[in-house]
Amino acid sequence: MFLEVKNISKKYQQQAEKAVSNISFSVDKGEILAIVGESGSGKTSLLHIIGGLLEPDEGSIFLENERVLPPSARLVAGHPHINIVHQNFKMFPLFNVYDNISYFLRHYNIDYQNHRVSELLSLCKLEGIERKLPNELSGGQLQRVALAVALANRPKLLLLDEPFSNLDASLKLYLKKEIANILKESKTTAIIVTHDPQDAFLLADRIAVLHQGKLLQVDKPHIVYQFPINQYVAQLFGEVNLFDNGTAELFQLTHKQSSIMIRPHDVLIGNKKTLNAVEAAIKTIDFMGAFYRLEVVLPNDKAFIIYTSFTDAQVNEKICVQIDKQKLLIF
Ligand SMILES: Nc1ncnc2c1ncn2[C@@H]1O[C@H](COP(=O)(O)OP(=O)(O)OP(=O)(O)O)[C@@H](O)[C@H]1O
Repeated sequence: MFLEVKNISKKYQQQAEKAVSNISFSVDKGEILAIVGESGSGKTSLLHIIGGLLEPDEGSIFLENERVLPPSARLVAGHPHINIVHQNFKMFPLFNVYDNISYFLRHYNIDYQNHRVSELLSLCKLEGIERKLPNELSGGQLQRVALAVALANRPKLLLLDEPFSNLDASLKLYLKKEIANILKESKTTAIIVTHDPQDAFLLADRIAVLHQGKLLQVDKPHIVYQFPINQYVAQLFGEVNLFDNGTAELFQLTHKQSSIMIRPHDVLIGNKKTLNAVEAAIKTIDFMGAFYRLEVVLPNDKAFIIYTSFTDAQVNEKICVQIDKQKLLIF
């Protein structure tokens, strides 16, 4: 196994609860893993422990079967083959892009430095702006320089901490795909920490979900979305309609499970009463760009959310709501 995280726990002195609690998983060579969780779920602590920057209370990290020593066992914290890209990457303000990157290659001979910087400029699509100073760069360009710097010495493992937090939405989508391409092209194994599930869907081969320091699920993005392990994971990755007993009865769902849910895009709209359909009044219609979000009120006064690509219905109109039983999330 390329990277193994084994039984890692960490509690900060001032805190009552563990920040990271008995976490184990592994990462394959060349894989991109996203660690997703809300603020305070322990993502950064775990990332720093993996990188040898933070001391765990228990557990070990192995990179290619060699232990990544914790800070207490090293003269300088960190690991020579693991690089980390922080949220607030800062370039040297008086150095241009080229010199900022080559600085991290200063221990190599000048020919290799020039060769590697050219490679990185091409890989990270920075050609043409290599003579620009940091204050002349856009947020996306700055982020690509951060990546070029982090990849300069060909790390075995790259750790990225919320790499998109300082970017606006339009830039984010484009840059996420670019970063995924750069990591894949350079065959870099990476762990990306993010609180945004959309980052994880776009970038990751697998997603690890953290909640209150515990690892809830590690799986491929579509599995985490379609087969979440519990209600918390289901709700983290998008809106869901929860069936209470009354609502389940309305839709003639007989179940013994404790929770049944359905995603709003798996709720169907009919215009006349079809079998098992339930009549509901439209409360709100919001245009969301790629779809309309309807909030409807069921006969038992419960709200239900529906995503639909087209609607000519109006607020207060009645529609028939049907559910696709194959798409129910049952826990
Ligand atoms: N240096 C520290 N001293 C004490 N408690 C800390 C320290 N760093 C983190 N914590 C606590 O540990 C828990 C996990 O924090 P961590 O920063 O790892 O979470 P996170 O998921 O990365 O959060 P965010 O997304 O807000 O950065 C939180 O309760 C936090 O308050």
